[in-house]
Amino acid sequence: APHQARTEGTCKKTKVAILGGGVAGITAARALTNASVHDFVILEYRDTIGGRAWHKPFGKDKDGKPYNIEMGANWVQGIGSEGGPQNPIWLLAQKYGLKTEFSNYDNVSTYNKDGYSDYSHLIGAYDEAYAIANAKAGEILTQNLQDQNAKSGLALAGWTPQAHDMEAQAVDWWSWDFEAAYSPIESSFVFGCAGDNLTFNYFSDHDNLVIDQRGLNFIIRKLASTFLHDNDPRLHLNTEVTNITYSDHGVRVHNKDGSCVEADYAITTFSLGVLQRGAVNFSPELPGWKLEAIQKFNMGTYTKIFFQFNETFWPSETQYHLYADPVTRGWYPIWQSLSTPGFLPDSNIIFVTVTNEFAYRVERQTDEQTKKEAMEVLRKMFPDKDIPEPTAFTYPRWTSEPWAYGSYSNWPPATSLEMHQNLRANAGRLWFAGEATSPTFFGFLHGAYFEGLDAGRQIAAIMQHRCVNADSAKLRECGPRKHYEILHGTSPYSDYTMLNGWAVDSSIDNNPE
Ligand SMILES: Cc1cc2nc3c(=O)[nH]c(=O)nc-3n(C[C@H](O)[C@H](O)[C@H](O)COP(=O)(O)OP(=O)(O)OC[C@H]3O[C@@H](n4cnc5c(N)ncnc54)[C@H](O)[C@@H]3O)c2cc1C
Repeated sequence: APHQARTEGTCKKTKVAILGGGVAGITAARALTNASVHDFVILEYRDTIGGRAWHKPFGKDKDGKPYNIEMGANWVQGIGSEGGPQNPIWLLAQKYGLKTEFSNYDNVSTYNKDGYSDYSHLIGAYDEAYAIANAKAGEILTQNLQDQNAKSGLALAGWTPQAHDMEAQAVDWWSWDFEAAYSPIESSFVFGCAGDNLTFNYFSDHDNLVIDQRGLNFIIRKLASTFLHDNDPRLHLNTEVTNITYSDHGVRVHNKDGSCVEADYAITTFSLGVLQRGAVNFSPELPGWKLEAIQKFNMGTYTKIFFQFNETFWPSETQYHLYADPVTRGWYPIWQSLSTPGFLPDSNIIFVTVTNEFAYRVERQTDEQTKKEAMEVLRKMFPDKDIPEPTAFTYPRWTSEPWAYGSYSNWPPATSLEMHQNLRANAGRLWFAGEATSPTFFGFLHGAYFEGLDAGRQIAAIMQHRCVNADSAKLRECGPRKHYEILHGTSPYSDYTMLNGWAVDSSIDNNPE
């Protein structure tokens, strides 16, 4: 087209265009650098790298200085064990001295509308059923049987929270939704359990909460600084990609500011929310198998609502406070104290987490409306206290953030690995990476980390006419990714390979320093 011919001359030329500067974008660039491909650019919407690892100043400390709190990713999850595989995010956290504290999920108190009420035995009952369910999910996966939803998987294992048993519903929320952002009804049984296993059994069942005042994204900025120098011209901040033209020969990327980049390959790391929303235009339109995959998976919203008070009126030694609302499941259910030894002691900060429809609800409400509802809950939980109004209050609106459109992805019931592979596979020279493209670690920082790394090294290998891990029959990845024009109902166990992203093998070097 004449228009294209005209703009072509002005496009910046590069070998690889990395679209997005979150964890996946940075590890993709890192992998290219390690493979001696230095001719790349990173195009990032915001004025900083880090993506969904995003902190903001909030409230104030004794000296009047604001705290930094995490709007997005907060934990390093499944940190790893001595001698076993290590979560690469945890390795970065250690390397760069990120301040974190062990998150103790056993340190939870339970409440209902009348205040403290000990129904913690229900947590034990869930855990017992979960162990049984988990083994069953493994059988379904390896024997190529039909997936279910997590609710039915848990029910068959003995966990049957009744509709009006609100304490059991609160425990159900705490045990499933708090991680998945979706209810057990809305979640894949097999891949919900697999995801949980792969992070918490493969690495370890320890989560550390990041309380570092430089923000969690400090480690991502540090990682980037190992190959990007100050004012590196390859990093384009404040650059919103609006249009991606792709083929088997190359990719052209147009940005809102009128600039464009022409590359041999591109990697989009945009969130599933951005893709679902059609916020970026693709020409030609993405193929049917890709569009179907984009709409098949779910983008959840996980919202932390922060309060600072002039005192810590809740038991400060307790990390988690679980509330069972008498009417509505998911109603301001989990309160997490930061004003606790090891975290931000004496900060008088506590936050409550809501997900999906409750997150959408608070996004539509004014801050004042939300504050009022949440304060009513606090007053029910602590009826003997005279609870003051908060001195600071804030929450993000993730579903409305034009660079994220949600928090993180989840697999719906009746999903197969092949369906997911279509989310992950390249379309011509356009590749896809990020949290959502990880079949093993979706929803996590380390999922994004591995996916960026993998796309970067696969592209470098293709450009250099070689295979990734050429010497290993098990880990070898040659050429572009596989997609499935026609999906089988379920995925045979032989699909669970490196090339389909099932990257869990203790022989993988998680941290190619
Ligand atoms: C509220 C919340 C809580 C979470 N909690 C945890 C947790 O405790 N532990 C954990 O491990 N994970 C957690 N996660 C998930 C974790 O944050 C993500 O998995 C990870 O940050 C995703 O990285 P990414 O590189 O795939 O995507 P992103 O970080 O979204 O990076 C994509 C980048 O693309 C940019 N972009 C988008 N659109 C455009 C455009 N049009 N043009 C140019 N650039 C664009 C974005 O600005 C962004 O920087 C949480 C996420 C949220 C939101």
